[in-house]
Amino acid sequence: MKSFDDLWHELSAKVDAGDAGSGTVQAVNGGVHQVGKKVVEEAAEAWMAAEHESTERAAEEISQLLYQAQVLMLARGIALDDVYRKL
Ligand SMILES: N=c1c2ncn([C@@H]3O[C@H](COP(=O)(O)OP(=O)(O)OP(=O)(O)O)[C@@H](O)[C@H]3O)c2ncn1[C@@H]1O[C@H](COP(=O)(O)O)[C@@H](O)[C@H]1O
Repeated sequence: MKSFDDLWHELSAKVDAGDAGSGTVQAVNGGVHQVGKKVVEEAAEAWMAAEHESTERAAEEISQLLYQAQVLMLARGIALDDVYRKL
């Protein structure tokens, strides 16, 4: 099982390495505007799944929302500690 921090370290390493096979690297290269739209899309899907679908489906959509939030941080150059300091 992958934790939030595990995912962050995996994605950061791929971005730092410029991993050409990584969808995350492609998304980050697309810029904040494109990633921001994905965050909004996944937020809406997470909401709808939580309200109308199974626990499993809601968890899946929330996982995609957390993933897209990390991609937005990477695209914007925001570190995990920058966010944790605000919690
Ligand atoms: N958790 C995720 C993850 N969640 C979503 N996505 C991608 O985000 C995109 C979401 O696009 P869509 O909204 O079109 O998704 P969808 O297939 O329509 O699904 P729904 O939202 O409709 O349910 C797809 O390309 C997914 O592959 C993810 N891509 C990667 N990860 C993690 O990131 C790691 C690194 O991935 P790469 O950078 O691709 O190597 C992987 O090992 C995974 O752990």
